[in-house]
Amino acid sequence: MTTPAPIAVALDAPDLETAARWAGLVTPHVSTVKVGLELYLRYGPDVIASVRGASGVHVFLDLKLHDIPNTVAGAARAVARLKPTILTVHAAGGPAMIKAAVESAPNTKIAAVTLLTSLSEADLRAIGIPGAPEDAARRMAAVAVGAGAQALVCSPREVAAVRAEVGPDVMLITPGVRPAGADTQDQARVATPEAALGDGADLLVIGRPITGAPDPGAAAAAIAAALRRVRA
Ligand SMILES: O=C(O)c1cc(=O)[nH]c(=O)n1[C@@H]1O[C@H](COP(=O)(O)O)[C@@H](O)[C@H]1O
Repeated sequence: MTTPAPIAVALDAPDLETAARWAGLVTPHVSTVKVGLELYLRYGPDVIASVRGASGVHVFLDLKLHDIPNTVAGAARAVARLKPTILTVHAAGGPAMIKAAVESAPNTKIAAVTLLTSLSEADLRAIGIPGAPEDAARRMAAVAVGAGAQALVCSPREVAAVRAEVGPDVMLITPGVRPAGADTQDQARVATPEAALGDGADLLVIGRPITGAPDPGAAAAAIAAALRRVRA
């Protein structure tokens, strides 16, 4: 039995049956499954137990909280009892908000999302973030870690720069991962699984390239094998 790969499969499914089926197919191969807004807003807290099953897989709760510190503290406290391994907040919420989340969910890693991987450089410029995305990602990473975030979410294109900024002890999570030749869909700043891992990511978030495959279990196993070759 090989160790599960450092992959979080995004269970972005319209219904719980599909999500639980995907979770069952991929959990022999990956360390983590990710529950996002689509499932959580439809089914609420019960969804966590359904996808966790009996497998002991890590559950990453991706709610991308972004509000004033008091509101985020309450929200983080509300979901901490579900014991997700990871919970996301937006780094743009600022240091007091990030600190509030960290203090309210002490047994969960708070992951601060830097710049969404769906934004192109032109999109970033349009919302007031000019220049190289890696510069802004580094600044946001430094603020988030200074506020106590134990993990960061960034594009695999920026993961080397973010690693240089925060050092080895912060968990770096990269969505925007596409196997070579795969459709990028609504993602803008992407890289391959091998490049993301080679550049210093600790956990790769991968959704549709796995869940949209005819056999999600086989797709997860193939990417896991490619990652083992990078590490060998
Ligand atoms: O926080 C995230 O997980 C996240 C941050 C980000 O910048 N970009 C991003 O795509 N994600 C999530 O990662 C997953 C990517 O899914 P795919 O594009 O299908 O691989 C989705 O569930 C997104 O919500």
